[in-house]
Amino acid sequence: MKLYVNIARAVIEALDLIFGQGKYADKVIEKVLKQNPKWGARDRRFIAETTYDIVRWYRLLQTLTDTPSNDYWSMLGCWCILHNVPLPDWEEFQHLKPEKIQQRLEKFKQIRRIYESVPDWLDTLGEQELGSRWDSELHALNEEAEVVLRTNTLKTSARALKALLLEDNVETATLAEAPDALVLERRQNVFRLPAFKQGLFEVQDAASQLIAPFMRLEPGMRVIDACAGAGGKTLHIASLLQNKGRILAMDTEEWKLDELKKRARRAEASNIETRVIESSKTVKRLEKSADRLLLDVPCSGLGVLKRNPDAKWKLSPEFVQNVRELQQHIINDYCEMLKPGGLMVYSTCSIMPSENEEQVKKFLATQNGRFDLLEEAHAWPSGGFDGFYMALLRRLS
Ligand SMILES: C[S@@+](CC[C@H](N)C(=O)[O-])C[C@H]1O[C@@H](n2cnc3c(N)ncnc32)[C@H](O)[C@@H]1O
Repeated sequence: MKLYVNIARAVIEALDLIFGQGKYADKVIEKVLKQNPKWGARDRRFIAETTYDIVRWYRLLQTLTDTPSNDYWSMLGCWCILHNVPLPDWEEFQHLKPEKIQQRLEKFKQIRRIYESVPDWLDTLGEQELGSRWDSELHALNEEAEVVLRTNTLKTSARALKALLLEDNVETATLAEAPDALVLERRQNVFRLPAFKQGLFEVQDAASQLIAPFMRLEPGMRVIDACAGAGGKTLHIASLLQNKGRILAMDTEEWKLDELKKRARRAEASNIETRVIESSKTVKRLEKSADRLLLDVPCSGLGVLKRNPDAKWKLSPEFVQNVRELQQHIINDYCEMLKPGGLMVYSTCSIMPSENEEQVKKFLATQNGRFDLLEEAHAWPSGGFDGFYMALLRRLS
């Protein structure tokens, strides 16, 4: 791969927007790629992948070049050296010495927070919460995420979808642990495919696809998805209910529920109603109304850094503490929507016990035996996909 100046400038512009202006990486890349419709698929892929990779390795690249934190040209040059991309003879790269960078790389191998490129507070938190497991999980969180599709079984089967995608030269593999999942063999834009427009699949990580089946759903049930967002898991629930029964998708953000409605129409999921949570009354009115309740609560997102590497630079210990308090509030108040005998799943895309099993323990301790824990499961980033936690609880009275 040869680095061209307009491609390099696009990467630098994206990095400046992400770090300098605090914008989200996925939105920035979308915007930068839109600016030049003439770029071919290879150039687009290079810009997107290189930007993400520099975001992922930001601290390491900055340390290796020993330059200010906004010297994105030096980081790009260093990235080229480490990836054997020939360094163009440009003024911006003149000060970079490949041997010196390699020597510094060796030196920093011993310092995990630099070599694995995380802020100090996050490395300390990970070690405190996960002990020796943090090493392997942190390493896995620096890998590039797989692209995984979830078959919409309201309209097709995984087998039929796999064959259809192949006709469009999209090769996929099946997964034993997630029967509706298809993993892309090669990263590509799947949103332009006719199968997507026809609602035959959604993009959803394999670990995230474990949550809805964990709810022990049966067609005909009354289900509440209380933190539904744009409906990734709501749509999976609809697919498992086979459009029989009712789903109430709730969130505090109306725009997310609007997006959910669009996706539901595309998927032909006809049994989803949405409701914005405006105050505690919205929840109170639904007391004892659900056979199944999903609490896919707001979290730090520390299980999905493969997908959102910029989050590690934007998160703070204060944010994580606030989100833990919100989780405890949600589980304590929202559990009342469940009928006695009903089942509730508490889930996060975090790998930190303080957002997961410790929250469930705290909740159970306040309930005087009204709930019991039936099962817990973890999906770890080192397993190849995102990090998730799920707990299945039963309301006894
Ligand atoms: C982890 S995300 C949900 C992702 C979604 N379930 C999916 O599968 O796509 C958590 C959601 O909780 C919502 N949220 C934040 N505070 C809330 C609250 N107090 N009650 C309900 N939802 C809340 C956020 O807007 C966000 O959409």
